[in-house]
Parts: sequence; structure tokens; C-alpha cells
Amino acid sequence: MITSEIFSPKLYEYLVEHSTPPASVLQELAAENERRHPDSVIMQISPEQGRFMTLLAQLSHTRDIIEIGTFTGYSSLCLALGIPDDGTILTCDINEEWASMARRYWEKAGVAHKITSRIGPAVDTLRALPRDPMFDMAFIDADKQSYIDYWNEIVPRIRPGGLILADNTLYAGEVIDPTKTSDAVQGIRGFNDHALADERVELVLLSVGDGLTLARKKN
Ligand SMILES: C[S@@+](CC[C@H](N)C(=O)[O-])C[C@H]1O[C@@H](n2cnc3c(N)ncnc32)[C@H](O)[C@@H]1O
Repeated sequence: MITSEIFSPKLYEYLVEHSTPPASVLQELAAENERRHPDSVIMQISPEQGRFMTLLAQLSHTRDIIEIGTFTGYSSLCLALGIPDDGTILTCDINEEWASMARRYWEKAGVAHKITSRIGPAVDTLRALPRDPMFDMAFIDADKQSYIDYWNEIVPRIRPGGLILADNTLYAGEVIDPTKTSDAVQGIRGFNDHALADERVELVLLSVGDGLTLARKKN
């Protein structure tokens, strides 16, 4: 989990302590990640971002979601807890081992019936879907170089009024540091400009987690 550099560690701690804590099943999932995937757990969204996404799904009456980047299922579980019992999430990843851990926790939380996991390059999964508005929400959180490709495939498939969330859009502050030139940060910079220029949406870049862009497709 990467969090915003805008907050001092103390203020961040306060912010987390003054948000409703994650459900116990999410805490268990996070603890297993800390134990089994200490080098990769940084990829999991933060607890307050998870709560924000659950609330956002509830507030927007979202039913059908596409997620790009499952990892071990923390963010999909947060979203699944915010949609109705007949809601759906299609979540994409290339790593079957991580997805199988995710499925275990979705079962435990009683939301597995809402979630379909698709293994393979997400851009192929997206292109294989009908180009019809079929989702109320998208969450983009995979390889940063491909964010523009994901965006271009997702926007036509979002219903009018639907939401697109993109994670890590401040990239630990590297977006404004010209000495940082990794493919990932360049991917994020390109994406931030691309999404802002897209007249089909209105958006805000929030200082939630590592930067979370929230876009709404116009009616
Ligand atoms: C930041 S993690 C996702 C974290 C997850 N949303 C969470 O909160 O736990 C990014 C994920 O994207 C996956 N990924 C990387 N490249 C991909 C690709 N081309 N297609 C689909 N998934 C990909 C990785 O395997 C990894 O699990």
C-alpha cells in the first residue's frame, strides 16, 4: 500500500483511526498478504481507500464493475461489499496464484457469487467484451504503462453517469519530479493528461491513497 506524501505519518495514522475500520475479513486478507507476500503487499490499496471505494459504490448505486488488477482481491472485496447481491465484478489479472488467494477471501466474505476472475492480459480481456455500455464503474490498478489503453477500452463500456477510478495517479509524488523517468511514472503522466483532455468525462484527482482519479462519464 502506498499512501499520499501529503500527510505526515502521524496525521495519516489519525486519518485511518478516524475512518470506519475495514471488515474483519479484509483485515485477515491484509494480514495474510503481509505474511506471505511481504514484497508485493505494497500493491494492495490502503484501508481508507478501500472504505472510500465501498462507500462510493454504495452512494452511486453501482451494480456492475470492471476491475483491472486483482492482486489478492482486497480492492475487489471492498467493491463487492458496496454493491447489491445481484451486482457483478469482472476482475482481471495475469497471476493465477494471487487470484486463487483472492477467491478464498471472496468465499469467506460471502461475495464470491458477485465476482468473476479473468486471467490473461487485461487489454485482451477488455477487447473481447462487446463495445457496449455494460459497467457502472471501473477501477484501473494494473501496469501503469497500459493505463491509456485500459482507459480507451473502458470509456465506451461505461454507462452514462458511470464512474472510472484510476489508482496511483500521483505515483508517490514522482509525477512532478523530472528526474523520475521510469516507464511507470511516464505512463501515469501520459494517462493523467490523456484522461483530463477527454471531453466524455469530468474528473478530479484526489489525494486518496497514492492519488486516485475519479472520473464521471457525462450523460
Ligand atoms: C497494484 S496490483 C492490484 C492491487 C489490487 N487492486 C488490490 O488493491 O489488492 C496490480 C496487479 O496488476 C496485475 N497486472 C500487471 N500487468 C497486467 C496485465 N497486463 N493485465 C492484467 N493484470 C496485470 C499484477 O499481476 C498485479 O496483481
